[in-house]
Amino acid sequence: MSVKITVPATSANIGIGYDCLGMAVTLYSHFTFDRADELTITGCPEEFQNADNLVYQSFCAALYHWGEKPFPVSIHIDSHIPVARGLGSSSTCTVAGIMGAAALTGRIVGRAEAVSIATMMEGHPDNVAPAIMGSLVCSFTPEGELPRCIRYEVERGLHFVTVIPPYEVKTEDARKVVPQEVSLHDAVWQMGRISGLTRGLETGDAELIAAACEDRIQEPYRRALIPDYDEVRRICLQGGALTMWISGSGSTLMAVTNDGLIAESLRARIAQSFPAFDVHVLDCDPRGVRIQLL
Ligand SMILES: Nc1ncnc2c1ncn2[C@@H]1O[C@H](COP(=O)(O)OP(=O)(O)O)[C@@H](O)[C@H]1O
Ligand SMILES: N[C@@H](CCOP(=O)(O)O)C(=O)O
Repeated sequence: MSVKITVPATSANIGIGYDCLGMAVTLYSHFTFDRADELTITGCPEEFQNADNLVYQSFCAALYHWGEKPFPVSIHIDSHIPVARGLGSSSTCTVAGIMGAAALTGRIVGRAEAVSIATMMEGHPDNVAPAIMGSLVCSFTPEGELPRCIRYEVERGLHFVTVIPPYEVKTEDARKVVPQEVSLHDAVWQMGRISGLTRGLETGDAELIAAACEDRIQEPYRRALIPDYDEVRRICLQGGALTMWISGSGSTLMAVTNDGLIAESLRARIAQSFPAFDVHVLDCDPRGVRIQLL
């Protein structure tokens, strides 16, 4: 029996919600698992075709977590999510490993358990929670407890113009430029806006989305890691986007509009100015991870 796990890309932070907000979008990676005589991994760059592969590591960690011994598998990866661009490729691997292990051993896993195992592996829940649950998720972890996830529906008329530069930004490097302390004034600034932005995305309130999405914690520092940030932002906002944020830790930039024609026009305009970039118009994925038996 083969098992196919499909995991959506995620845009963590949504600008204002550093390490706590994230949204699943309609770009996917597919992972097919089979029991095998020895470990084989295909479909990904050669550097990942070994036992250190994050999917396999997550597969083994999940089995250990359930008190089971790892066993050899073949894993085939068909990913449409670029690596180290801020679209949660590492989370797709983590989530796929857990769900592949569960499916091959006939285990039923609920969202809370999957998010909790995946958060232990990833360190923060903002990508893995929406990758598992779909939609927009705000998460936090009370001291010594499991992560709590609040899931919001996202207005179906919102479109996300996703601008993917040809260069990487490693999450590890992008975390180093974020200051460890914020002022009380900036903390208050963020709190009001995170509430405003989640409500804006839920209701499609364009004015609220535009007003609330202005981050002071990470974006002012990380924009310097993305040489084309200013120009892409200028094109998007002048072209009628409601706002634009750095997706995860970058380098992807994501602009929001409630007008499908503006989304398409922005995609074409950016593709013309930046021919080496990939540009997609994505929607919010409301479902999260899927499991198929083949
Ligand atoms: N197909 C894959 N197989 C194994 N590991 C992968 C794969 N895709 C991504 N990764 C892991 O995820 C890392 C990228 O994660 P990160 O820098 O957090 O960026 P992002 O998650 O935004 O793409 C890679 O360096 C690699 O370790
Ligand atoms: N909250 C994290 C999210 C990193 O997401 P990724 O998709 O870039 O791995 C951060 O901002 O560092």
